[in-house]
Amino acid sequence: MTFTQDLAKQTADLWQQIYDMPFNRDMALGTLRRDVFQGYIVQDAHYLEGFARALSLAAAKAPSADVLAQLAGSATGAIHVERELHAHYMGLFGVSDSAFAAIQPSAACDHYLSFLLRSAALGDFPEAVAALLPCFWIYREVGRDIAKHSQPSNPYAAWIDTYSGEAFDESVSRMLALTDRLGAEADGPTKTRMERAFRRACWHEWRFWDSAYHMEDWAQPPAAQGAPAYQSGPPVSVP
Ligand SMILES: Cc1ncc(CO)c(N)n1
Ligand SMILES: Cc1ncsc1CCO
Repeated sequence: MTFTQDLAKQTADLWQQIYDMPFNRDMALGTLRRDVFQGYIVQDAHYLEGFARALSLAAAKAPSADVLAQLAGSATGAIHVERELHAHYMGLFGVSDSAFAAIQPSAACDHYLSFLLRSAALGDFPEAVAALLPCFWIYREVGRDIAKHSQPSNPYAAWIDTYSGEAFDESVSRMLALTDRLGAEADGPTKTRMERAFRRACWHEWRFWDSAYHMEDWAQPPAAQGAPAYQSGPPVSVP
């Protein structure tokens, strides 16, 4: 079994949860609510920019010029997808540049990006790559799964085509091969850090969709929503 096959096996529970999410099921049917997709795509524009920054940080640590060019190329690719795909949907939904600029990253988006930027900035190169891999890999597999079930004239076809397409597949395959090389060379503690970073990133992928589906933003303290402040409980006697 290759290192990445092993990673997939260890995270099969999270992958299954992601395949089964209503967001992805409804996207294949084309019945995903427009306002939900709009909220998702705005958050994803923030996400892809941060992701490209994390890739660029990891690229700077690459052990060879080839690998540096691979990661820097994916950073450029992510910005390109952001420009093309997101501009397409934001145009369709009438989200202007100034409206976009006024929308801050959600808690889930910020949490995922903080994790990626921290892994890339403070982790070693193998750990950074393991943290960045699920973004590539999960989107390819989910994109293919949705493409298989997609209904004709699906409004989300541009999204589905991007992630189930050949150009994306090429960059995902190179990222998998890189992770397999790093995993094969890694000592025990490095492998453990890679596995933890990979699993955590898979969790963030699930969380990002779940948060978008429920249109969550930053939770507010109850008083800010006009609700009563916290009630004190009964006194506690300390023996
Ligand atoms: C949250 C998220 N993960 C991965 C991708 C793949 O690019 C994306 N666009 N958004
Ligand atoms: C959009 C995107 N997501 C992960 S990598 C990438 C660019 C592919 O090169």
